[in-house]
Parts: sequence; structure tokens; C-alpha cells
Amino acid sequence: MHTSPCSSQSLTNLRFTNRFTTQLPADPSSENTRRQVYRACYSRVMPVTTTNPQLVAYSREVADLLGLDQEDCTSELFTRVFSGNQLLPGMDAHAMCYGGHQFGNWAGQLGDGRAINLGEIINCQGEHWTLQLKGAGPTPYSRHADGLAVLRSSLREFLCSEAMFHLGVPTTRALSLILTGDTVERDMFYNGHPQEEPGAVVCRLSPSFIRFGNFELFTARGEIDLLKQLADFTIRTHFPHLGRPKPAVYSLWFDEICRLTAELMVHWLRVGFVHGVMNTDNMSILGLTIDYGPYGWLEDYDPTWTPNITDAQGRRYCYGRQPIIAHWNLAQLANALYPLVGETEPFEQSLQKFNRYFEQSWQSMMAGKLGLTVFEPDTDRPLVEDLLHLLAAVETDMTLFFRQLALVPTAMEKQTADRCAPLHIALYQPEQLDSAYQDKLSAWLLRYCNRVRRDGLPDQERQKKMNAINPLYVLRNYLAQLAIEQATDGEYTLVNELLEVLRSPYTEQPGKEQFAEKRPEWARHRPGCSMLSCSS
Ligand SMILES: Nc1ncnc2c1ncn2[C@@H]1O[C@H](COP(=O)(O)OP(=O)(O)OP(=O)(O)O)[C@@H](O)[C@H]1O
Repeated sequence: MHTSPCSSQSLTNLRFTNRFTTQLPADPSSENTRRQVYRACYSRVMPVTTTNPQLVAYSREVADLLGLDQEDCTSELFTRVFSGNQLLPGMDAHAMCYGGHQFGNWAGQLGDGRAINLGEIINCQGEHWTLQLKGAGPTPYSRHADGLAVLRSSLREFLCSEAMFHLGVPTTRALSLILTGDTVERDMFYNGHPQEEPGAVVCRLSPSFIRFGNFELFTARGEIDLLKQLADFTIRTHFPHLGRPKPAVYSLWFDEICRLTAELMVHWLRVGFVHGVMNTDNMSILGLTIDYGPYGWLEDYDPTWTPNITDAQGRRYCYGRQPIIAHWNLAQLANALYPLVGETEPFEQSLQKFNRYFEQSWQSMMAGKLGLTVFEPDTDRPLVEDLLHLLAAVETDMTLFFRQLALVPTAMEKQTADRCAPLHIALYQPEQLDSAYQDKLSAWLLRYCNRVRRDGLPDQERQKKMNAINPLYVLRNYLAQLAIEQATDGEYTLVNELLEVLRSPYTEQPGKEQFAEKRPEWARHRPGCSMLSCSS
């Protein structure tokens, strides 16, 4: 039975503060027609009514943030509210106005085309959380699309947000996954015909859903007064430690966004996450992972891999380029914030510092992954670079490799075979290894063991340290796909089992070994975001 730490709360007692809608300019029109909205940060909208909403799953940790217990979360009211069928007193439903650069090009006004913020609450710990429905119907920003979402993309978003949270990666959260009872038409490109699919809504939570694109749109339109209002609001509300907004503070703020974004990139590299669509409208101003669309997880280590099949040629958004793209996106944000500061130098400095923030954070992450107490750039940078070449040279499961590396005995008297043995399980085709590769791996392991001994951590302690940073369970692409296939048949066991396993991604869970296994052969040629799960 799941009880909540905020025992006095319940669904009807949620306290709404709604700072975004009470402090920023609204679109004066309440008409829900699709259009360009000028001189406003948001438009008030109503979610659509759905035929037969049914709860598929909810996250108890996110429910805790709201002070909701199991009884609340399994009530009819919960399902009605978080499918968009009923607003609670105090809610102020609205869609935010933002634009963005998509695949390197300015795309103009984009959203929120299918996200509706229900309102902002304050919980019993004094934390503010904005509640947002994704897929609850059209808004003025929906352009040509329907404002809806289907079960497969919603399930992927729900599971992955929570998996990322438990991995320690900054992220928006997901409270619930609810089937609407309606079908949604989607063009499935594998047979060229529109398909009817089950519709679903995810309720997401974040301290803020403001994106780089919110600022970009106002600057692009010359709405500098709005830009200033939104920037001042963001600093006052989410970066109060920086002080009262003024030019020097805007620069400090940008610098902090650079740092938060650099840290986020390091987390993604650490766990093998590939976002897949790092457009500036998908960059959170708080440095959170946002928009779990065509994301994927590295299976065999390949820095050029992208789960986004529309990007497969250019690989703009592949695993290894994520920090470069983040930097490019930050440069677009700098352009957008420039009118507030009036000089380019502070932005240029922060963009340069991004590289330093990234490098420092990457070094300490890599030291952690290897079980070293300090990163010594002169020796450890080549050590890591050589390792990454080795991992890419033959199909090697990144997640399993680092878990298994923790088991490598480092004592001097150990034989090469003893050192290599734990790693075989991480290789996709161990029988195809040639002797040149084996020699390189043995030589690398020897260097690694020497380095570990010099570092001084005994093997047991090193293993503990490594297992706290190298996950055992991640939402492997094929596992998400299996959960989708099951859920499409009305069976939710796997969704809930994955949710449970991914709560403790660093801890071995007896009986759950199958979730830690490398991708099975049948799933080899499926992209991370398979044809079934990609279009949303
Ligand atoms: N089915 C849809 N109906 C209306 N608008 C949509 C739809 N799908 C995407 N959009 C809008 O197009 C823009 C870009 O889409 P993208 O796929 O990056 O976002 P998303 O997954 O819908 O949303 P988010 O970024 O909020 O997670 C977003 O502003 C989004 O709201």
C-alpha cells in the first residue's frame, strides 16, 4: 500500500499557486482556433473530453510529490482529472507560447501544440510543481495537427521519464499514463495507410516547462518587452539566488543555464541516453531532459547512433554529438537573450565556459565510471579514449561493459584471461573476435589495472563505487517496444514491472535478470525508436 508523506493532501486539497498565469501576459482571445498568437506568454485552453479514460499506470514517487496516496491515484476522480476530463478548483489550464530551431533551422511558433498546463501547485515541502497533460487536445498552437498522443509514444514518455529520474538524470517527471478510450489516426509509414491507434495522455510534472524556444520566439518577433517579462519571471521564480534581474544578472543566469545544460549532457553520456530530437524547443531552461519522443538507449557503443530515423542520414542528433548540439542550442538562446544585455561578450564567455563545465563534469563522471577517485588528465584521457575506441571496434554493450568492468580483478598476479573473462558477457559476438582485438583489450586492461592499483581503491570498494554510477537496468529499446506491444493488447503487466525494476537501476534485483540482458538477436535491426513507436 502506497501512502503519502504529505498525509493532509488529497486530490481535492491540492493548493494551486499558478505563478506563470498570474504574473505573465495572457492571449486575450479564449478562442481555441489554430493561429499565430502575438504579445502573450500563453493561451487559456480546455482539454478535450474523452470517451472512456482508463488508468494504465502511475508513479508513486510523483504522486508523493503531490501528497497523493494509492487511494487517490486509483480513484475515478484521478483518472478524470489527469485525462483532462475535469478541472479541479484552482487549476488554470493553458498552453504556452514558444518557437524554436528544428534541425538547425528557425521554425517559428511551435507550441504548446499538444501540451496543456493544468496549473502550478505548492506541496507540503514548499516545492512548486507545474502539472501538464500531453495529448489532451488541440490548442491555438497546434498548427495542422490534432493535439493528441497515442499509447505507444505516451508509454515511452511515461516509463523513460521515471527511469531517468531514478538514474539520477535531471528530467521532467511523469505522474500517470491514461488511455483516453478514443482512437487517434496516425500515418504509419511502414504501410503508407493511416492507422487508428489507442489515444493516451501522460501527466508530466516539472518545476517549469519553459524552454529555450519561449525566449527565442519573443526576440524573433521583436517582442522585447515580453522577452524581459518572461526572463525576469524565470529568474525571480526559478533562479532567485542570482538576485534582482538586471543586465549583469541576465548574464549570470545564462552562465548557469550553460552549466546546467553541460551537466545534463554528461549525465546522458554516462547512462547511454540519446535524446534524438534536440531542437531548441526541447531544451529546458532548467537543464532538465524534456520531450521523450524518438529517444533511444545505446546498446552496442556507437557514438554515431541516433534513434531518430528522420535524422539517420545527417546524424545531427546522435549520441556523441549531443554536447556539440547543446552548445549550438545555447548559442541560439544567447542570441535570444542578447537584447536584455546589449553586449555579446558575457554570452561568448559563458559559451566558452560551457566547454569547461562540460570537460570538468565529464572527467569526474568518467573517473566514476572507471572506479577512480581522481581523474588525472594526462593518463586518464588517453585511457578513456582508447577504451571508447575499443568499445566501438566490436559490438559491445555499453551498459553491461561498465558493470562487468567493476568485476575485473586488478591484482598484479592475475592472468590476462582472468581480467578479460568478466567482459565477455558484454560482447554481442564474442566468437567473432580476432586476435588483434583481443590483444588490444588485454593491453588496455593491463593499463587499467595498473592505474586502479596506483589510485589505491581496493577492488571491493571500487566495485561499489562503479555500481553506484554505472546502471544495470536501463529502459532498453526492445523492452519499451515489448511493453508497447503488450499494452496495445490491453495487458499492462510489463509496463508496471518495468516501472518497478527501473526504480532501482543500480541494484541487482534477483529474479529480474532478464531486464539486464543485452539486446536479443531478434531486436538487432530495430532502430531505438522503432517504426512502431516513433511517430507520435
Ligand atoms: N499531434 C500534435 N498535435 C499538435 N501539436 C503537436 C503534435 N505533435 C507535436 N506537436 C507540437 O509540435 C511541436 C514540436 O513537436 P515535438 O514532437 O518536439 O514535441 P512533443 O513531443 O509533441 O511535445 P513536448 O516537446 O511538449 O514533449 C511541439 O510544440 C508540439 O506541441
